[in-house]
This record gives sequence, C-alpha cells and structure tokens, in this order.
Amino acid sequence: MTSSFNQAAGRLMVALDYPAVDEARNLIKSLEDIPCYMKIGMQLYYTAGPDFVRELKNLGYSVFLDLKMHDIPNTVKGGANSITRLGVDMFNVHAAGGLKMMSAAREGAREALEANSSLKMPLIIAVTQLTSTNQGMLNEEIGIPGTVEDAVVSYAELTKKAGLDGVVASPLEVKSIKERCGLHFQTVTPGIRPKGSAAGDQSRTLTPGEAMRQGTDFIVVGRPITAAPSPREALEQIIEEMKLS
Ligand SMILES: O=C(O)c1cc(=O)[nH]c(=O)n1[C@@H]1O[C@H](COP(=O)(O)O)[C@@H](O)[C@H]1O
Repeated sequence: MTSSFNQAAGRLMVALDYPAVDEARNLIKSLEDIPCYMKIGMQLYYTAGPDFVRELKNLGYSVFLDLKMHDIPNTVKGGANSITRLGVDMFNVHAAGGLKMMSAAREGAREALEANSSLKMPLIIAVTQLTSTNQGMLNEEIGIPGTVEDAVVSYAELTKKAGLDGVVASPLEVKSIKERCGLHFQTVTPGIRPKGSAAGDQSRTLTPGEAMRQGTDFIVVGRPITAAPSPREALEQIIEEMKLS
C-alpha cells in the first residue's frame, strides 16, 4: 500500500456499529493492514466494554470512543477520567452540555495523565448538531431558531472557548467552522454517503470526496462499509476517492 493510501486511511474512521464483538472482529480481520481509525460507539461498547478498546489498541489502531457524554460537569469529569485511562486517541461529549461541562471533560482527562504519565492526552471533541438533524427538526422539535449552520458554528465557538480540540459536525459546515475557529480546530464528520448509497437516517450528507474538499480532518463511515457485500472493497474505494480530493 502506498503512503498516500495509508495517509488517507488514517483520516477515515470506521464506525464499528455492531451488536456483538465477533462481528466487529470479523470486519477488522477483513480490513487487515489498512491503518484506518476505528470508532467504537455505544452499541458495541455497552456489550464489549473496555476490553475491546484495549484489544484494538493492542492491534495498533487509533481508537475514537464515541460515547457522547452529556451530564452534569462532575459526572462528565469522572467519565472523561475513566475514558482517558483506557488509552483512547479521541472521545466526545455533547456541546449542548455547556462550557463548564466541556471544560470538566478536559480536567478529567488531565487528572488521568497526572496520575499516570505513560498516558497521552486524547483529542476531546464536542458533538454540535447530530447529522440526522435537519432544519425543520432544529426549529420545530429541538426549539433552536435560525439555520443549522449557525447553530453548529455557535457550538463550535463554545467548544473552542472550553479548550477542547474540535467538533463533530456534518461536512457541510466544515468551511464555516474552520473560518470561525481556525484551521487547526479539528472537524470530525459523519454523514458521509458515497454516490448511490442510501442516506438512511442521515440528513446532512456529502460524498467522501466532497467532504475532503471541504477541508475536513476526519470522515466517519459506518453502514456504507459495514453493510457492503465486500466491506474491504467499499473501504478501499472510499480511500481512493479521498486520495483524489
Ligand atoms: O459522534 C458521532 O460519531 C456521530 C455524530 C453525528 O452527528 N452523526 C453520526 O452519524 N455520528 C456517528 O457516526 C456514525 C455514522 O454511521 P453511518 O451513518 O452508518 O455511516 C454512527 O456511528 C453515528 O453514531
């Protein structure tokens, strides 16, 4: 595999949304030698737990633990401390928890590092508006006025103020986020749909190539890979598309 292939692979996060650890292991086996980022979300974590995080770290993968913490600051601080002790590379909280809650996540991670100097600081990212949320839902159900883009950018600014590393948003908002928060502020973008694949419950989507051209740092892809007849082929095609962008 070429170095440009591997570089693109490192910016592709595979969402391991499976009900059982064996299915996740089968996928990982089929993707052997491709150095992509692995994302463990609540479905798999609630059944496979910290052991599976350690298993992926032992295999050499970068791991994003996507548990989307949203609670009072003290509880999130404790959660962030435990997650950091697992040695993950990235984890997330909800920006809707507010400034104090987000700062508490950073504090919990910092205390874990103080207690064990062999750990490294994970990237801490805040979810802005879920990529399943559309304009109507934002205004009518969630009760936030204005455009989705404004709501996302405003949460991104709050996240930066809290001292976190970046946000989860749709690729459609990446340019505005980078304009307001700077190029180094990380963007992690789900809502990725290769041409011809089903949107499912995602509302704000772009293709892998389009997302890369918006300047995103990481794309997150689940079902277009996990539900493909050949996940490895689907993943390789996505990486080729990322490389060309
Ligand atoms: O935090 C996330 O990763 C996340 C945030 C968001 O706004 N939208 C979103 O889809 N995700 C996650 O990204 C993955 C997308 O999966 P697919 O829709 O199957 O590609 C899932 O694991 C979601 O939980």
